[in-house]
Amino acid sequence: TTLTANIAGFEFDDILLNAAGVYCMTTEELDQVLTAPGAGSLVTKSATPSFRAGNPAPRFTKMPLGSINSMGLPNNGLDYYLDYVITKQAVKPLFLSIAGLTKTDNLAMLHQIQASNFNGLVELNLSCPNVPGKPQTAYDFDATRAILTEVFQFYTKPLGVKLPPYFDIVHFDMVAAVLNDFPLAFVNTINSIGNALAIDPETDSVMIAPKGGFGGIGGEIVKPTALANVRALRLRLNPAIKIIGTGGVQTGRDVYEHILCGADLVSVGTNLAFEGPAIFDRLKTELLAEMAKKGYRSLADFRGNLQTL
Ligand SMILES: C=Cc1c(C(=O)O)[nH]c(=O)[nH]c1=O
Repeated sequence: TTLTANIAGFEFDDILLNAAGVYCMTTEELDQVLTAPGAGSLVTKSATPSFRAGNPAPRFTKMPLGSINSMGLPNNGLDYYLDYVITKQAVKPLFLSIAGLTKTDNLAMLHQIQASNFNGLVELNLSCPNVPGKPQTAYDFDATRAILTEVFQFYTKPLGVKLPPYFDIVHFDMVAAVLNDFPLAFVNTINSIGNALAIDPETDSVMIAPKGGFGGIGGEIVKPTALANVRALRLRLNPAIKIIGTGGVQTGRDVYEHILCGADLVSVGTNLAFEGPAIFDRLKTELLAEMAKKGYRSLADFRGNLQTL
């Protein structure tokens, strides 16, 4: 049985990786994902041009059925992550995530990456929900079209976008109409469901400090929304635009469902944070068992084959 995927000519011989933000802040964390059995790649914490401390703690908390976070884009700056992926890119195809606070920052970082020795894949994060005063770009379809237009005037290396969840069929149509106009290598869907609220039953208090407790949620609770976004975009996007499915993965069956909806790679956030990199080998084992039960020998046997009634 083979678990392979191909994005922009890169062959992945395992299809699991971390979700940006989890196990990817430091080179030590990144090395744990790089060497984890079952993980076929990794993505760095979304980078800004320079170091950011991020929001005050507590800013990432476990809650029933998942997690809530308002990290506020803490990161060690683009150079730190660019150096890491350049050093390690011979090992396996790697993703470098960027999340500039302005279009200018994003374009400047992409110019630097274009001129660098990094030949892997860039994930342009258009969906960070936790920078006070900054909207999630990908909820503004004109702004999304505008930045991608400028990016593809000079950026020639493989690039994809990290999308927020959409909750309206017409929004699926609208974002796909924008994305299909660009030579994207992939989309990664979903980012956390933004600006939710969780309450601590002991203290009757919110669970995280920033933004009065409002934060993005992930984990088991978001799986139905994640699967819907993978499915909706797979049905609408050019086949050349591959999909990384993210959201609600905690078992091999969850990985299987993301693939059934059309995902090529599957990334794990909340449950990786809780369980650690050993989760990748467990998920791979469980996925292989699920495939064996169904008689499938490769992901191509069932990718996108969700049945409708
Ligand atoms: C890059 C910022 C993000 C953050 C963050 O750093 O607060 N949290 C998320 O759930 N998604 C993000 O995209």
